[in-house]
Amino acid sequence: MNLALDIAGIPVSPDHYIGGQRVASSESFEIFSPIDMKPLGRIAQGLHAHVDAAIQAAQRAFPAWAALSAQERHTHLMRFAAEIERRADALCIVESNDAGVLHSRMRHGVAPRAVQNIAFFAEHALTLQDQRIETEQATHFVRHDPAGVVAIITPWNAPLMLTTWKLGPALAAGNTVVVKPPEWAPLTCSLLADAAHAAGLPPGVLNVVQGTGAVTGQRLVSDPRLARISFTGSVPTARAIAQAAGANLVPVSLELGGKSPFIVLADADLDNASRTAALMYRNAGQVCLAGTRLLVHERVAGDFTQRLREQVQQLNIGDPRHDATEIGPIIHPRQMNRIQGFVDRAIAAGATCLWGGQRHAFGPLYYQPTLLTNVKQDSEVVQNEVFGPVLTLQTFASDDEAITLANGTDYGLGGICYGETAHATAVAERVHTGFIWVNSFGIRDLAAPFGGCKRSGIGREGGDWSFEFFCDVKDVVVPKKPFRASFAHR
Ligand SMILES: NC(=O)c1ccc[n+]([C@@H]2O[C@H](COP(=O)([O-])OP(=O)(O)OC[C@H]3O[C@@H](n4cnc5c(N)ncnc54)[C@H](O)[C@@H]3O)[C@@H](O)[C@H]2O)c1
Ligand SMILES: O=C/C=C/C=C(\O)C(=O)O
Repeated sequence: MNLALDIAGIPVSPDHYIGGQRVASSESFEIFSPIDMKPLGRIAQGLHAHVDAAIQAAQRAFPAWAALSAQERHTHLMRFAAEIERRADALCIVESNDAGVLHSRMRHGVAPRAVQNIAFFAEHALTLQDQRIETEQATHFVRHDPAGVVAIITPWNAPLMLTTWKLGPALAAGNTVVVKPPEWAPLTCSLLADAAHAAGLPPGVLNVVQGTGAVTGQRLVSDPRLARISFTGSVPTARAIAQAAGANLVPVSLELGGKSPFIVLADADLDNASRTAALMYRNAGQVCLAGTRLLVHERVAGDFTQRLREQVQQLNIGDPRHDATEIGPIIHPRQMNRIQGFVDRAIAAGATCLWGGQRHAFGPLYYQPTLLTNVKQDSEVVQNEVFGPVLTLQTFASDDEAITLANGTDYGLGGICYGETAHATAVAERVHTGFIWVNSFGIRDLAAPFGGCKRSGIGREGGDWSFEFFCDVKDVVVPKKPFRASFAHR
């Protein structure tokens, strides 16, 4: 066991958590805070033996956990949720330091959501009991059986939120889990292991194996003992995971990137639309569901752009630990170079940069909110996810044209449509994405489906959809009249 890292006075274990115990590794990697690039410490690298031990621990824990009733697992998971809530302050401070997420957003949005992610699915699992289909011939008792050992792999932009969003239904369904946290922001997943331990979850029910994607992640998803793989992250990684899973025919759920359209119709309330558009710079644009392609009716484009400029000028960029800050850092120098590369190439290809386009003076990992116009639909910056504070703006002259532009990328995660409500709703219905907000943004309900079309993913999470994935759904058929075997009919 290694000494805990000290993150602003909060101890965080850098080790794995396997079978209810902390396990060190002979190899480690360094992490730093995107706030100021100061080192935070070294994290265990998950080697073959650690992945193997975690899967074995999860396999050993599975029969007893699966045999509990949904009500008994509910009791365990509500304790787990309570331990997460008890650690909310620590989780907020640690994720803010580790991933650069605004502390205020952690406090008001993410931490309560993490608790809710566990509690909601523990509750929802209770409603899955006793589903049945009655016919004249038989009763079909529909069971949601646990699938087995589940791998959960999450990205760095929202590690606490996205890990709990998968852990809740995976555990409530009766599976045991191996989590592989994101290597650029692994610390809150380590605190989740502490919470599980304090809540008395049986050893092996939740395991955390730290490590890089290429080594630990690849090893984990290649293991034929897995019953499910739930992944949120980028398209290239999803392809590697789907290939490894395909070799073993392990079902995968993939929540991937986006290039969501933000449509502003001529009859939109431009004040509201531009306020919401400024929100697309939140988390320095490192948000999968952000509407990064502004598609604005040509009649209102000038007015809208002027209002958005005023919004953007007021944004407070700086230290994410301070309450007044609205935009924090980019996660890593590599991500920073990627963003700058997209912007430079777009400008070289003829785009006009209306604002931003370069680093922000606050520090090495801060980037100015940026807007690019005169971009072609087939250009790199319109077709690819930047995952930084970079929006493009295109204009259209008709609803049909707006929809052609909106649907004209390989992504299909989300969308936003501003306009007179009936008009905006009609346009929204024609956009090919997994979800779309009309005159709003980010309204979520955990019972609603969440996920992407086209290259934005496979499957849906939320409510029943999470359980469809994490369960082996089984039909137990009991006839109502004595059954007489006959070759003449089935
Ligand atoms: N749709 C959603 O719900 C959603 C939410 C948040 C982020 N995202 C997407 O995530 C991406 C940004 O996150 P990222 O850069 O961390 O993504 P990423 O794909 O690089 O990494 C995600 C996770 O996969 C792991 N990984 C990498 N290679 C692996 C491999 N070969 N085998 C197994 N695991 C491997 C990483 O270690 C990390 O934990 C963006 O594309 C963003 O849109 C999607
Ligand atoms: O950046 C990604 C955010 C994903 C959000 C969700 O998965 C959610 O709100 O459930």
